[in-house]
Amino acid sequence: MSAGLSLTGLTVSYGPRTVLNELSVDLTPGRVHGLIGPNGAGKSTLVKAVLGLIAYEGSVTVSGRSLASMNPRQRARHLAYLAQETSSPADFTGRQLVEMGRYARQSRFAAMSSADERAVDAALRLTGADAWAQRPVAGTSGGERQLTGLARALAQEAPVLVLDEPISALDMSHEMAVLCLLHPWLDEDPANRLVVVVLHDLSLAARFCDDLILLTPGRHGAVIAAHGTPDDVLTVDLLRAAYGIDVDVRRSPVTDSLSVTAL
Ligand SMILES: Nc1ncnc2c1ncn2[C@@H]1O[C@H](COP(=O)(O)OP(=O)(O)OP(=O)(O)O)[C@@H](O)[C@H]1O
Repeated sequence: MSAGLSLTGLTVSYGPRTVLNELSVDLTPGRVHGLIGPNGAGKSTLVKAVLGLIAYEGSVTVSGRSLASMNPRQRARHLAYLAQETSSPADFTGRQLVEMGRYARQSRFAAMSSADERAVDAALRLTGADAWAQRPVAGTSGGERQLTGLARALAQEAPVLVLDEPISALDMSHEMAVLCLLHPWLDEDPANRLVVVVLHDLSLAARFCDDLILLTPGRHGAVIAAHGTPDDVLTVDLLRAAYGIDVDVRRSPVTDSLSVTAL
């Protein structure tokens, strides 16, 4: 049984169009796995397939268990998800939205337990979303909504955290705050936890991810063009082939990680 998250022959089509073509990859626990690639490559499609939100061929397993065999509550105990856009029922406060992250852990119709309250409090504090938790989500800013969505995913306390562009609406200080919490979160249970994070900023991906998966579109659907450490994946040749432009890749003396500049 393989620990972590494994995709085998994952194929997704929208109507007649194949978007992901037989992707196979093993994502090991204890690591932040960055999913990168150009717009339209299929990153969100991959994430949605893993979450069981869209139909796919092939298999997705967590700790050796097929996700297809799980009902939504079971799946939510294994995987927590931050979508690109956080939606919430009208008039829900931030706190109520985060409490929704606990549904898979509660018995049906039960009130929030003290463990639920603790998890919600901790997630709100960690993300800073406690500052607007009493206000309706609909009346908060895009960045605040994104942080509330992250808090909901963390409150779920699932070992696999899947974040689709979690910093797209954030200023640089909040970008840092979010990316800096990933490794400490993993380190609480490194044998079981892992993060999959979709990022467009390749320098931040190099700095905060242990491994990168570079997804590129192909004639018959996207393929994994490269998978490995940031040093393996962020090469001038691979990035030129993926994005169609020249880039400068150099090690930052400040962060000691690769910095990628589009030319
Ligand atoms: N519901 C859908 N129906 C049909 N085609 C879709 C659907 N959702 C996505 N696509 C197409 O599938 C391809 C992959 O889209 P996807 O959103 O997965 O890409 P992405 O890599 O996440 O892009 P981005 O970086 O722009 O968010 C795109 O060509 C997109 O137009």
